[in-house]
Amino acid sequence: MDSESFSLALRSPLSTAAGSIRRRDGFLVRVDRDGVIGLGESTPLPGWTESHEECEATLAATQDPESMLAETDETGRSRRPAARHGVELAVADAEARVAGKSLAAFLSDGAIAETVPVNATVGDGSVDATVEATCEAVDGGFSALKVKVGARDPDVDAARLRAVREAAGDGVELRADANGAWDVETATRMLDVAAELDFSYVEQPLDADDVEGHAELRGRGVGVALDESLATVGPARILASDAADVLVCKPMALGGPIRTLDVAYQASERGVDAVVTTTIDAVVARVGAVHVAAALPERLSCGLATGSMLADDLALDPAPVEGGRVRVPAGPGLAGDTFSALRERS
Ligand SMILES: O=C(O)CCC(=O)c1ccccc1C(=O)O
Ligand SMILES: [Mg+2]
Repeated sequence: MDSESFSLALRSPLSTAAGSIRRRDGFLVRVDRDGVIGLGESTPLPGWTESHEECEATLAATQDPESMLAETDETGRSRRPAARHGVELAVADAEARVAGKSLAAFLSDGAIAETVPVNATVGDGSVDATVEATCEAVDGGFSALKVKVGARDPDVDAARLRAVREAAGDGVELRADANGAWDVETATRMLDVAAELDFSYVEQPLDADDVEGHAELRGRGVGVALDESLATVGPARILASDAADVLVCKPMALGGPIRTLDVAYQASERGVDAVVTTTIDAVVARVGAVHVAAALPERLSCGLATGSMLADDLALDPAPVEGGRVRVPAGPGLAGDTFSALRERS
């Protein structure tokens, strides 16, 4: 196994209530299965994963991929999810290639989607900038849109949400993501606004640790989706507390594609939906996430339209977004031969 660092700037920063994301620094991971090279990616994002330093040290200390994948903490989750993601994805890619199957087909025993619907992501911005981004997304063929909220005064955010609904029209599915910015009173008020505007869910209205608070916010006519809480407290407590209508499943934060599918199945058993999204990953992890989404039994629009946020990437995207959907690469593995240059050790 080996890993190689990369550093990618965003085209323009993604503004959220939890700060701006300006660049994504991570590691390309390679494993060798009897001469078949599998590719993975570890792109840590504090708040969802371990730090860059911890990720780097974990990868450097990993001699044997299998034993690193077997290490878990007391809750059955990884304390180094980004490092684990890179290794789990690389092993799965290699095994899928050996089996001659796409990663999605390798991960699933059910039917595989040929395309996956994705949501456009609209960052924090003025009302005008928000409307402009909304129109651009709708013109581009997106039928689902996620708006970042929580960075501004709630009244301004309410105006932004109204303007988005007006600009998008009735046929577009809308979501909002507060990244944990609100207290219970503000969240209650904003959920009522979102419900009135027929948003399907509000993501992470309260702090990640406030599982009970989220449980109490449900049932107001708009869904509660949990993202940071899933990374921080884990799926078991969220599902046991009936704290969410939707789990926002980021393979990078959950420790790998197989872990993510497992979380989605657990959710499904309890009647909770799963949406697969990235942490604005580079192309290897992003395509991995596309395969995870394609392997899910039921599919909502996923947060996978994040490649265009990067100014640069590790390779050409074999699964570009077209008209609000992503075509799932046929394989074998992540994307057939498209990543062959990345498989060679530099
Ligand atoms: O879900 C999406 O539309 C894109 C991904 C996204 O919003 C995101 C990207 C990086 C870090 C955090 C988040 C988030 O969902 O909060
Ligand atoms: Mg989120």
